[in-house]
Amino acid sequence: MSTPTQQQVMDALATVNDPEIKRPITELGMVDSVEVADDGSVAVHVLLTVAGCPLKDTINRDVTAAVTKVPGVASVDLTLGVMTAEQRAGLKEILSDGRAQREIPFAQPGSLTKVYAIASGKGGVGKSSVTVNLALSLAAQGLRVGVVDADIYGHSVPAMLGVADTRPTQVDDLIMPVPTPSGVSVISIGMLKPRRDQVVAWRGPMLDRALVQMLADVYWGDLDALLLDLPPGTGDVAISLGQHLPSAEVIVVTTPQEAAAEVAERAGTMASMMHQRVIGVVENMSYLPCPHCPPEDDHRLEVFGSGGGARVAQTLSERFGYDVPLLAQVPLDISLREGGDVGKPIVEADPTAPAARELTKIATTLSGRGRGLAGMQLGLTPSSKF
Ligand SMILES: Nc1ncnc2c1ncn2[C@@H]1O[C@H](COP(=O)(O)OP(=O)(O)OP(=O)(O)O)[C@@H](O)[C@H]1O
Repeated sequence: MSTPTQQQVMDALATVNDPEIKRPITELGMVDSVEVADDGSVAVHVLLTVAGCPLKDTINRDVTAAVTKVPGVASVDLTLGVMTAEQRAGLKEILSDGRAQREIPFAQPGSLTKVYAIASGKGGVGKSSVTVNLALSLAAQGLRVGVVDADIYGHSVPAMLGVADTRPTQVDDLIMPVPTPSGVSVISIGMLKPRRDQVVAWRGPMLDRALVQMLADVYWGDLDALLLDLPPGTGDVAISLGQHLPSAEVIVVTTPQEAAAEVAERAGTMASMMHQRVIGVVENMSYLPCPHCPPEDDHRLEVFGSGGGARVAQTLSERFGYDVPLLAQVPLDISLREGGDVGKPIVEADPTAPAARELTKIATTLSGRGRGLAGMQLGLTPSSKF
C-alpha cells in the first residue's frame, strides 16, 4: 500500500472535533505538526488549550482512531502539548467570531437559538428534572442543546447530567461549557464558585454578573436550543434574565397542588412583565400510578391533588390573552428520581416509562414550533396583574 500523504492525515484530523468547543481541531490551531514517514508511521503533535485539559483522553482516542483509518497508515505516534499564551489568544479570536466581549449572542437580533427558561413558583416541584430531560429529548432529535443552571439554591443540573464534579476549561476569560455523556453542554452557577460546597450568598448585582458570564463569557457555539434552569420564585435572576434576554420563552413547572399552582401563576406573570412569552405549563408529580392495581385499570393516586397545571395554564391564558397550553402531566416515578441521582435522566435510561413519554412530548411540541425567529415575542407589554 502506498504511503499516505500529509494532506490525507490532515483531512482525517479535520474530522476530529474538540469535545468542548465542538469544532474541528484543525480549525482551532490545535494541530501543531504532522510527519509521515516512508514506512507509513505518522507522528502527530496536538496542542491542548490548557494544561491538564480534562478531555485529553477523548482527544487522544479520537485523533488516534481518525488517523489510523487513513489507508497506508502503519502506526500513530500522538504527542500532546499545550498552547502558548499567544496561541490561546489566537484561539480566542477564532472563537469570538468578531463578536464584542460580554455581548450575549442569544440576544442579538439574528440569533436562531431558541432560549427556553424553566421557571417555577416554589422549589422542589421538579424544575431541574424537567430541564435536563427536556434537554436530552431535544438533543435526541438531533438538536444542539446547551443548558445553563442558574438555580442559585439548587444547582443540581450538573449532577443530573452526570458531570457533578467537572470544572469547565477556561481559555483566558473564555469559559468552555462542560460536555456531558448525552451530548448536551452545561454550565452551572455552581461551577463558577471556587468550591462546590460554598454557599452562594449573592445579591442582585453579583447574580446579574454571574448570569451574564454564563451567557456571554461561555463559548456556546451555534446552538439550536438553550435551556435555563431558573431559581424558584420571582427573584433577581428572573429579573436579570428578563432584562438581558427578553426573547427567552418561559415554561412554568408546577405540581397539581393548589398552593404550588398559585405561586406558579405569579412566576409566569413575572416573566410576562419582563416581556417574555410564556409558552406552556408542565404539571409534574401529577399522580402516582397505583403500584398494586393491574396496569390496564390505569388507577392513579393523586398524591398532590389534581388540576394545578390546568388551572395555571387557564389563568395565564386569560391573563395574557394568548393560549398558554398545558404541555405535559408527568407522573411520579421512582426511576425519574433515581435517574436524576445517578446522572442518567429517565428519557435516556427508561424512555418508555410514562413519565419519560410525557417529558419527551414537551420536546416534540417545542421542536414542532421550529427553529428561528417565528413565534418570538415582539416586545409588546401585556397588561399584567399579580
Ligand atoms: N415526577 C417525579 N417523580 C419522582 N421524583 C421526582 C419527580 N420529579 C422530581 N422528582 C424528584 O424530586 C426532587 C426535586 O426535583 P428537582 O430538583 O427537579 O426540583 P426543582 O424544582 O428543580 O427543585 P429546586 O428548586 O430545589 O432546585 C428530586 O430529587 C427529583 O429527582
